[in-house]
Amino acid sequence: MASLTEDPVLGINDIKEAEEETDKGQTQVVKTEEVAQSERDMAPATGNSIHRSGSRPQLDLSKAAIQGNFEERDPTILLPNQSDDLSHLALDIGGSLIKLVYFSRHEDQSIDDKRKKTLKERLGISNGNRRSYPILGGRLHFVKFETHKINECLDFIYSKQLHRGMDAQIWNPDAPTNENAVIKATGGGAYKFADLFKERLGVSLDKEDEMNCLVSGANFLLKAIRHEAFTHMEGHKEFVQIDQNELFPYLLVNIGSGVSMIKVDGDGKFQRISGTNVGGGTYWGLGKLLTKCKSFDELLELSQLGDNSTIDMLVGDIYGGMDYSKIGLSASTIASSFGKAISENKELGDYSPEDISLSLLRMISYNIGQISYLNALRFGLKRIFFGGFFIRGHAYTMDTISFAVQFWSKGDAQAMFLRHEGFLGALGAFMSYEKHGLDDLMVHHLVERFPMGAPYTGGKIHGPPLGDLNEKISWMEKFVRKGTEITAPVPMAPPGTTGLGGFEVPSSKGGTLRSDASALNIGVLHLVPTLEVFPLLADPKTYEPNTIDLSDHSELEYWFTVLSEHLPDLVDKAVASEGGTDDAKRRGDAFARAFSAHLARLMEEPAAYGKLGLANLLELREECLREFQFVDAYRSIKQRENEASLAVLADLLIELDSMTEETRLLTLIEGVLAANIFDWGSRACVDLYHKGTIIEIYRMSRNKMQRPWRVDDFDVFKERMLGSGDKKPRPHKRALLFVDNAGADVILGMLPLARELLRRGTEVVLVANSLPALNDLTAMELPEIVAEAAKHCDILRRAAEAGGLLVDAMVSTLDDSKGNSSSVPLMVVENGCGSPCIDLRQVSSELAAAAKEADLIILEGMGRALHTNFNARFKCDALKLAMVKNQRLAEKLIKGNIYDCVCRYEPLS
Ligand SMILES: CC(C)(COP(=O)(O)O)[C@@H](O)C(=O)NCCC(=O)O
Ligand SMILES: [Mn+2]
Repeated sequence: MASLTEDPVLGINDIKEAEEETDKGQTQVVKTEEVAQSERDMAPATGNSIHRSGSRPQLDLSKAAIQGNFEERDPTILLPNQSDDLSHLALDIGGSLIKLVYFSRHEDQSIDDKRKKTLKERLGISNGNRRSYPILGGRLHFVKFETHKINECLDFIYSKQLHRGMDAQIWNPDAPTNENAVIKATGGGAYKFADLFKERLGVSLDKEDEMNCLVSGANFLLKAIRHEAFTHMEGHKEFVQIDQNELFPYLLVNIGSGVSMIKVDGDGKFQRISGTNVGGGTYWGLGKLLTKCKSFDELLELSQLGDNSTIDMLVGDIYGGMDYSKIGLSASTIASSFGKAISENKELGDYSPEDISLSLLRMISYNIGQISYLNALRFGLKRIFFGGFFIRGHAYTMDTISFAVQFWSKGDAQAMFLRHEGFLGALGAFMSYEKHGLDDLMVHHLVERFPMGAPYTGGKIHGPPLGDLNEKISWMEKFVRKGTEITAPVPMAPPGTTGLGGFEVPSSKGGTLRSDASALNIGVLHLVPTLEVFPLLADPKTYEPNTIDLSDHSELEYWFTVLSEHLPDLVDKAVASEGGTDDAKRRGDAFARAFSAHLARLMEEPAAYGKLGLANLLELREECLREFQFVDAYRSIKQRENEASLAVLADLLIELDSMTEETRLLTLIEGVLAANIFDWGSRACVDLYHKGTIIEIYRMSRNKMQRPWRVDDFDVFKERMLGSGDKKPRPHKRALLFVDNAGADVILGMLPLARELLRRGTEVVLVANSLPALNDLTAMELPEIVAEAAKHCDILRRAAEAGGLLVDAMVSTLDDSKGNSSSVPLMVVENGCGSPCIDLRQVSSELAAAAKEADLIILEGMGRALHTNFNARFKCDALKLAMVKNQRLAEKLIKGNIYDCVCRYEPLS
């Protein structure tokens, strides 16, 4: 039977909305003078887009004008030249909740410098053969409101000027407000509130079919977002990565007030095959009558403390405590929901609200699970995805549905859930805008971030548009730490929020509900269509970047402690890097609280943000730093070490040149391993730095380089490089060198190795981070270092010139380099990351282009060669070089000790 309403569900009282926004200066219109002032005071966050340069974009107040009535207390100020971010918005207005999906765009601010131009020519990257993405670079945000607080939703849209960012205007910020602006919307409210939207915002709602939206939203999520779908059995959550090519057909069960069951055969190909009127509305409606609960979440919370056997008639009640094993029913199976109430001489008040709630929840969830399975069976569908706000990440609900599907299908069918479960319709409406290119995005184009959200509490919108730095800081300052326990940690959101920065602890009980409630954690999706899968991965489908899987609790606990202990030192460095001002201290403190809160959250539920590996934790730390506008915490350390290393480079090169080829190659590899000791992310190394100068430590480290190393494939590598006997092997055509730390690591380790490869006729591409992370060098910093090094070395100079790294020097040295124009080039490319590790499923297009001609890759450092990619296989020769600067990792990974070295060579063979 068709359900009576299809609204994606459910009223919740006291919803605390939180939404995140890291970018500042994005609004074209700001509401008050104070806001404008606070905008001026606050520099915007930079780092979340890899395209951003280290400098902070400023709010462009030129031609600012008051719009509307000058007499108004809080007149709107129009910033016509503020074009940093513009938006798209789509809505799903259900009976109980309004879901918003909106997009904020970033201008591509990458510096198209001469180096990049030359590089693009060299690598054959031209814009001509690339698809142009209208939404290139931006973020997709998910927010919701209670429907009865629609005015707050309208205020929110207005404060962010989301209604202005439609088609024509998205490209022309100077355009006046469009009289005919249209917002895509689905759900019953798109009809009901059309006039209100016109009246308040001057926009028309373009109504999109709800089923259509649900399906296209689900298809998009399942194809484009990593770790979107998961199973949930007996409290255990497991992410399922679904192959795009094997996605269809599936059954989509949307549990709203009522329930729809849709068979999905492809994009735009679907059929509503069934439904049930016993859905979320039934649970909430009956629950409200029977328990006097005031909100859906309260009802859910009650269920967690309930015992349904006091009210349900179980098989055991009928069979005198026995199983009915002949037909496979255990004594605890519910024979009849609420069945006990018939025979007992009790009134409603004699049953506890907790028991009633649980009994209801089980009744409805089982029923939905069972009907869904029967429909899947009708059409031979193996996968069932459940969505809609009924589920809202509630573990027990998911377990119950999974149990029903498992039970009735005898394990043949699988229930799966979606992290963005409540936003299917809104996303689908968003997808219905034509030509924004979103439908073409692939899983590697989307980077999901979980930064600290600016608060949006109590369903109320006050003051400035959300997301400014001050807001974030003052919220972090409200955190209270009791011993090691954080009592108001961020993403432990109250139920019914988007999970982004809901700061209140759930009103009752804490403990049990927390993990359920917070399961709605969804981040902001950063859309970076320039990201690509690294083309040299042997098998991208099975590639797993993380070596250390943190779903093992003891492992998570260990790394949690390591990162927590490192925090005070990191904060000191970060604050110092910003001049040690009071503002920097405040931000430093907020950063520490924010990161600790994330860690605490993850300790409680490691899968909260998707599958968790060590690389994710390390990246999260960098993201948090950027969130609080620490652009480069190790800037001065990097500078100091670069200078010290450049000062001794010439001597090192002379020493190397005096060696035989064979000794030189060994010394070079030793040099890389030894210099990898300069790692400010390792506790043990930082302790060492207090005991000597850079050069002393470097010498000591080199002197300790005794072979065999713990992993030692040097001889095989040497043979490939130098051959054996009379056999002189062909040099590699192009080598990609993934470089790591500033100072000795790159300058005394990797650069001399690069020079050797160049000398042998191999083109070298130095691959460095797009954004700073710890003391890692960035692609922006490298050309200057190469230029300095080139002063001491002709090979480097000619190669750097050929690679376009010495653009300015080229003119002055043109005469000297006559006849050397055929020199093999040395190039620098950014990798697309801002982390000490690298996930090769998401690299810059620059790197992907450079990789196409490469036949050797060298991954250097613990982050890139051990924490990630240790087990990665490539379509070319690969050399992994690192010093292990952590005892536990050394034991676990190589059965060795701290400071042991890894030289792993994996020829293509
Ligand atoms: C963050 C790092 C991966 C950086 O190492 P690198 O890639 O620079 O060699 C490493 O410093 C690390 O794992 N540190 C945490 C462990 C510790 O302090 O022992
Ligand atoms: Mn590093």
